[in-house]
Amino acid sequence: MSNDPTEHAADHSTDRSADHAAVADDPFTASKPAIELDDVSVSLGGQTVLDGISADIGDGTFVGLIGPNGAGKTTLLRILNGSLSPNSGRVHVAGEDIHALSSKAASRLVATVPQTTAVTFDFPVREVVRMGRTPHRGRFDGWSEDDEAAVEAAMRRTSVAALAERPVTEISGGERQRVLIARALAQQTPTLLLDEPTASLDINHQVRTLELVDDLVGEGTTAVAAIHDLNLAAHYCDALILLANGRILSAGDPATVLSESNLREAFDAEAVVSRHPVTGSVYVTALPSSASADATGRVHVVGGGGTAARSLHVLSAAGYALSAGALNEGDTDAEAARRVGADLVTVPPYAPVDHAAQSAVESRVKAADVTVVADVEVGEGNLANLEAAAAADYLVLVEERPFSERNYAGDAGRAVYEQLRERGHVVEPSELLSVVGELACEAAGE
Ligand SMILES: Nc1ncnc2c1ncn2[C@@H]1O[C@H](COP(=O)(O)OP(=O)(O)OP(=O)(O)O)[C@@H](O)[C@H]1O
Repeated sequence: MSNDPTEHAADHSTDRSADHAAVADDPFTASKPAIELDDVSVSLGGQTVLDGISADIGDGTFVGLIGPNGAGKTTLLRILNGSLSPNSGRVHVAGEDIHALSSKAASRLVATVPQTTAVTFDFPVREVVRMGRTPHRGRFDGWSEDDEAAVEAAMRRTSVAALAERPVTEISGGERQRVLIARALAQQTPTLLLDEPTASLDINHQVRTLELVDDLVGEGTTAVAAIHDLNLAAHYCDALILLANGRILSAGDPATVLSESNLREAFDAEAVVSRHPVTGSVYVTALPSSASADATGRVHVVGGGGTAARSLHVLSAAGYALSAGALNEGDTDAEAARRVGADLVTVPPYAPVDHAAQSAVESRVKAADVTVVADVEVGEGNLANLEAAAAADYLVLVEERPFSERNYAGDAGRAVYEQLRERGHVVEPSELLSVVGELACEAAGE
């Protein structure tokens, strides 16, 4: 294949340090592919919209299609469900050339949850879900028990059973989205395509919807979803395909695809890629375009285990001179600190912060205008760091998880951390730059 996504992943990866455990097998080469795209090109209105797309998607995997507006995600989903024919290239789903099948036969292989939730007819919800059974029924067939069971099960799984008799025009956009997912489930296909399935859902239903897709994938369904939210995509998908200008820029596991250089190339955006401290998933933070690197002042950052990488990148992009530590050699945060040129205090791998390191940290804290403590584990190993941070005149604590859900190394750890909280400003990651900015001005006497 001319455009092997795994090759692309290798070409564009800059984030080789991340652990790749999220994907056990490479979904693009595992077992028999459920979907094979072979050099697919599409032109619409005289413009090339997809250009030489090749990918094999393994059976029972959840693949996220990501990319900027207009990259070709919806068009690729339309190619996959057979509703749009490519100008060149082939698409096989479950071994069948999807464009050689009747639309009914294609609909027994692929169900689609469309992006638009606009509906014009005021059918009751149950009738809309029943439409999912059309590909399985002859023109004059009555409703079988299987049909009814599939409809009821689909409504239950998407939590729309209580809406069954309501006209679909009189429910909310988010509820309608779930009804369209129910219709696709009632279709009972081996492949499920979703175009922005979480776009109009509240945060609870976003998570529940993606967990439902994840469950279906666990039961053997192959799912391909266009998803704008890169962090949801990274958390739920086994693999990602990054489209830009109708081509695959990168494909593979989320940590490989979501590299800072790929994001810059595809989205023309500066972003920081780190790990979410609670879920461990790859986490992308877009930097504001106003991060114009003109901030002045010195900031010391205490972190560990990847908790500080995002803060280090954001502060560096804003223009602050940085110091960091003490961190264990080889720690993700130590690597991030080096990448942004921070004055770094280190201790050997797995070693606790000793006396010498503690006084080195104390001098960095003293020299800094502001000290930032990331959402670290308050363990024996870094108590000395936190005690050194407690001497800061201007202190900021970045908290990404509730105080009560953190681990403390006994009463001593809790006492030190409580002292920091009393003295410092507790902020969410999104507030970091503005709070550090205010404190740095205060420290400079402006
Ligand atoms: N029927 C059409 N005629 C002409 N151009 C089209 C047509 N449909 C889509 N396009 C163009 O094809 C390109 C890809 O569109 P597509 O909807 O696939 O992008 P997308 O990645 O899904 O975007 P978004 O994230 O905004 O939903 C866009 O430039 C779009 O304007």
